[in-house]
Amino acid sequence: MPKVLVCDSIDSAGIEILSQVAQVDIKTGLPPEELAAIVPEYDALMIRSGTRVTKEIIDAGVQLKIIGRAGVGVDNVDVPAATRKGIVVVNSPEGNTIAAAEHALALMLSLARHIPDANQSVKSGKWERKKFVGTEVYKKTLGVVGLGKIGSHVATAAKAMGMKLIAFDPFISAERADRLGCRLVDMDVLLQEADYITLHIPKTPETANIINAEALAKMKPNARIINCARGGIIDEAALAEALKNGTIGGAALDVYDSEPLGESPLTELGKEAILTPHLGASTTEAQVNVAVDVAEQIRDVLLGLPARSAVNIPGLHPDALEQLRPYLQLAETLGNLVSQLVGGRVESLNIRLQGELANNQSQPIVVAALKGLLSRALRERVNYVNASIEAQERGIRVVETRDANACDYKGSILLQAKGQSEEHEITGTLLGDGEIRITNIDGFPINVSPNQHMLFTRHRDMPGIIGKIGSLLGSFNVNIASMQVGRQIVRGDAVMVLTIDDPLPEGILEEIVKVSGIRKASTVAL
Ligand SMILES: NC(=O)c1ccc[n+]([C@@H]2O[C@H](COP(=O)([O-])OP(=O)(O)OC[C@H]3O[C@@H](n4cnc5c(N)ncnc54)[C@H](O)[C@@H]3O)[C@@H](O)[C@H]2O)c1
Ligand SMILES: O=C(O)CC[C@@H](O)C(=O)O
Repeated sequence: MPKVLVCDSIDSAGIEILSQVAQVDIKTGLPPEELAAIVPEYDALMIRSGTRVTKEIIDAGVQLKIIGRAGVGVDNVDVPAATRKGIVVVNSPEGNTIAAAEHALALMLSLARHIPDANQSVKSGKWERKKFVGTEVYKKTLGVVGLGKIGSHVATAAKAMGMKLIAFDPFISAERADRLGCRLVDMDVLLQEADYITLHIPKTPETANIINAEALAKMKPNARIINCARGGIIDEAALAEALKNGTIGGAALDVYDSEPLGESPLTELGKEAILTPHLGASTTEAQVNVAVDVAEQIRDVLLGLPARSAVNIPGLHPDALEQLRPYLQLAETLGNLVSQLVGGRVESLNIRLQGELANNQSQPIVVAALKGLLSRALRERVNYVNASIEAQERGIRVVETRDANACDYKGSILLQAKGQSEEHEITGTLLGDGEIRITNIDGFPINVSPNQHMLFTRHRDMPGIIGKIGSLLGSFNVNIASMQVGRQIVRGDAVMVLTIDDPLPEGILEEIVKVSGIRKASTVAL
């Protein structure tokens, strides 16, 4: 049974899913050296924001197949190091969207109405109504930095509260901003015009310290800023200074450069600063969502299935993935078969998506075909994560083509592989029940269900040849499960595919090629 290590507190709904397929050990709050010491035993890690999965941990995790982040941000995982090792990294891109958006809104209203300090004051026996006079957010301008999933939800709710919306996000269209009732502006305009600024961007080299002393100086003196995204996108020292000297009116933070926050000039501030301990995703609903979402993906990967939200392999919407899943298996099988037909190193691979597949997202199918192609050489070392990198490093030229008019089947995949001395092509499709069929080999129509052990021949279409091969196999005690012949013209060339119950015994292939009329014979195993 595979083993999963859960390193942070995860909702029990996720643990139940994992327990169906794996031994689950829950060890939270492990120091890095202890995690590195036990990680070699595990096939999967499941984490939240509390655990850093560094290159050292990944290198030590010799059995790791998947790292699941129950949340959005994967900045606590060394994703490039995981990719190199063929480890899938998955997250839950939508499970805590609403929770994080609502926390940002709660912080904005808390700033406007001084809720935390007023609460503290009443609890200490005071009744300070004048001290906590607030301001309305109605008709104020909210500047949303990052109009993705969370930023959009915040914008929609703020619009309903009567706020004016401006947004900075260089990667979204003005039409999308328009639909949300936001005016897209550049960052300087947003800093100058907004009464409230809310940050909903990832931490990247471009966004690190995007709110620094210079940016704070451009804001209105009574403006307030909310960061419910990531620590490190606001320069904390500059912010503390700006709050102390009245450069801006207030700030509410949920995330910090270093967590837990510990000693910081921010903790010494008064009611102009509201601090929460990374609670954006901490709702019952969000924790169930992310735990189930990520546990299901870990389960799928441990069962050999693709993950729906892998950050280091082509992402697909779950519905699209469900529809494509059988075709991924088809592409992988064809890749494996064609590499065996070619024999040696494949120099180029042409992948043609035909029929209804021509209108589909091709990248996952290409990756699946490459995984199959490389699996003879790299075995289990190649997977959906590293197949493209491995193919690139081996200098395999990959070309994708599409033919929506190929209508023999609803959807089919043709692979053409060229090696140093051989070139082969193979086409396959799926039957109604999802069963794989090889429908063409090197231009010869055929109808074969791939089997663990197969014999392929190219021969002259002439009387007696099939009988001779059958007798030869019989004399070596090889049981034939099925036989298919494909030809283009009578008495021209033909291909034959035999599925057999066991691997071919040694020496028989040499005997087969001696049969008159046989041009080539090869064994293929899946
Ligand atoms: N506090 C929490 O507990 C909590 C919970 C969930 C998510 N988050 C964080 O919230 C952030 C947003 O999450 P999301 O799900 O909305 O992500 P998302 O990918 O849907 O949206 C991010 C948006 O930021 C934009 N963006 C990227 N770089 C930018 C830049 N340089 N300038 C302006 N815009 C830029 C993108 O175009 C995108 O629209 C992430 O950092 C995530 O980790 C925090
Ligand atoms: O694990 C958490 O609670 C925080 C999650 C949040 O920061 C995220 O990026 O999804």
